[in-house]
Amino acid sequence: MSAPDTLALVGAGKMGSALLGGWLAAGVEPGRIAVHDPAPSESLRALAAEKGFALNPPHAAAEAVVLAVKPQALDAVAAGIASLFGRDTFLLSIIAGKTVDNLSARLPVSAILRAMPNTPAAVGRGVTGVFANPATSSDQRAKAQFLLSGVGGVEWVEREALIDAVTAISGSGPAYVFYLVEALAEAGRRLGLPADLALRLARATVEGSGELLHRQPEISAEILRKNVTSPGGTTQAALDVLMAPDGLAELMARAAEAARKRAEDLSG
Ligand SMILES: NC(=O)c1ccc[n+]([C@@H]2O[C@H](COP(=O)([O-])OP(=O)(O)OC[C@H]3O[C@@H](n4cnc5c(N)ncnc54)[C@H](OP(=O)(O)O)[C@@H]3O)[C@@H](O)[C@H]2O)c1
Ligand code: PRO
Repeated sequence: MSAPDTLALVGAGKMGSALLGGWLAAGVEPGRIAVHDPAPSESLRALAAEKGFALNPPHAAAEAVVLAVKPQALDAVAAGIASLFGRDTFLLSIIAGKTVDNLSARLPVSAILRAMPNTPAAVGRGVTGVFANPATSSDQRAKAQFLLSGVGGVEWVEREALIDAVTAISGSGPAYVFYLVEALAEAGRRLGLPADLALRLARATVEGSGELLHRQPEISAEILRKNVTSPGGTTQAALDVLMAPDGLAELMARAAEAARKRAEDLSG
């Protein structure tokens, strides 16, 4: 697996910057990278000066263009970046909802991959779902795999529509986990714990549970759950509520469907 010869990143916000950090950590030669962002942050300017990648250079065709702008900005951005595309350029878009058809209608490119990373990418612990359209070559797919694996695991899907499902599960998923911390802390507060203690307990519980999952990949979440649950004990009493027919599984399914539907609505 190798990096594209030349690489243009369009949009260096939260997710674009995380990807950029992954490429640099993976040893991509900074001279191959051009970053385009109209209002680069101070930290991005400092990183460019330190590492030596180009920040807002004149446009030149690149082997790979990575598009990491907001869906609502696509029309405005697309109008200004046609000159980044040459005859053999491939596009890797991480924009939620925007389909291959949306992208190819706006940009002079036919080889297109849609990827959906998530924010743990910032610490190299993300997971990305990716779809490649039939116009991509195996070499382009291998290069996309290289670019995405700099920030964590990579999972390929065969149908484009599944990217919206990936968005609903792992793309948006970190927010659900962070909200779990908030909700658990609030429950602790209602049980009489001081608010700051409740937050520390909830946060450490989610951190530690995630670490158990991470360090023991051979043990399922179900077994880890059962290890906490003494028959007739306190955890079982709580799980009877969470696992009721109208409990967390049903609520999570409704939440994920709302996210999937929103991704669908963002297309066009
Ligand atoms: N955040 C996530 O968890 C996540 C996960 C997976 C995928 N995504 C997708 O990733 C994309 C970016 O999300 P984000 O959270 O990284 O948003 P973000 O932090 O707002 O980053 C977008 C960046 O694009 C810049 N930009 C605006 N117009 C531009 C232009 N004409 N040329 C180049 N750059 C331009 C923005 O600059 P200004 O701020 O100055 O406008 C900003 O720095 C979205 O499409 C989202 O669906 C996000
Ligand atoms: N953040 C983006 C959104 O909320 C896409 C997945 C995570 O739309």
